[in-house]
Amino acid sequence: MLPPLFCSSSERHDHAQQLAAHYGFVLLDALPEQGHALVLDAHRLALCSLGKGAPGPVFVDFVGGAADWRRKHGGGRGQGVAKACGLKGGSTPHVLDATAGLGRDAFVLASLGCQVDMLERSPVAASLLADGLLRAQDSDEVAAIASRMRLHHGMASELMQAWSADRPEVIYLDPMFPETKTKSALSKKEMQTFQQVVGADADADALLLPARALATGRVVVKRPRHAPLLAGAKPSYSLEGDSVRFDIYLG
Ligand SMILES: C[S@@+](CC[C@H](N)C(=O)[O-])C[C@H]1O[C@@H](n2cnc3c(N)ncnc32)[C@H](O)[C@@H]1O
Repeated sequence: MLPPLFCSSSERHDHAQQLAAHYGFVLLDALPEQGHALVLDAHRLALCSLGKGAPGPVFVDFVGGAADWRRKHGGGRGQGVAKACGLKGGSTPHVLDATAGLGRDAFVLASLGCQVDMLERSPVAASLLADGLLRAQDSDEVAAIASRMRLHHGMASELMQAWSADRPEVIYLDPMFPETKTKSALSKKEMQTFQQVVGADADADALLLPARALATGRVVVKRPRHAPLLAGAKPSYSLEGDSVRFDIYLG
């Protein structure tokens, strides 16, 4: 079920109404005491857990915080996602991130020079991403990176099958893994909130075929390190990190 939307800034009420109409959120006059809600304040849109002891808000921040640190000190083209997408040799492929989520991987690829089309079906994730992109466009430091990221709200399999623009060289898939109850996957309370609201992507196997039909170069699938293969399909090769694995399907 979609969380409701609450606007705490009188100056942004029009924007809240546009969000509600565009994504189908119910716009409330008062913040509920429990559960989850999207809260639009004067600066940003955030997914909030409500009630005593609730974890902090979830929002997209491409300008500061972890994204800023990773952009400056994260290891550049040596990062797993960059190597898996084939950036190591100096190329900057056009990437379609078919499961964009909060855009963290997409931002890494865009900050390394890639054009990234992002597909996202969840109205919550898509609205948070759109809000993060808007704020990034206002930042001198990351506006150029944000201009390489384009968001498409909808079902990835449908969008990929109907794709009429330039075909991407790389398609990146990072669906939510259904068995998320491992310590590392649930280590951040804020991410539990996101997972509770967006849900597990139990239908993820269906993404591999349309992705392989559309990508001109490779499909990259990010999985928890010991997770089974997506759709049971054997990759050309895999890159393993401490907690994640990238399965790479060439050609
Ligand atoms: C684990 S998150 C991705 C995290 C992302 N890589 C990041 O760096 O923030 C998975 C996301 O994929 C989205 N998703 C899953 N299946 C999808 C589909 N068939 N079409 C579009 N989006 C999908 C989910 O809604 C969720 O937001």
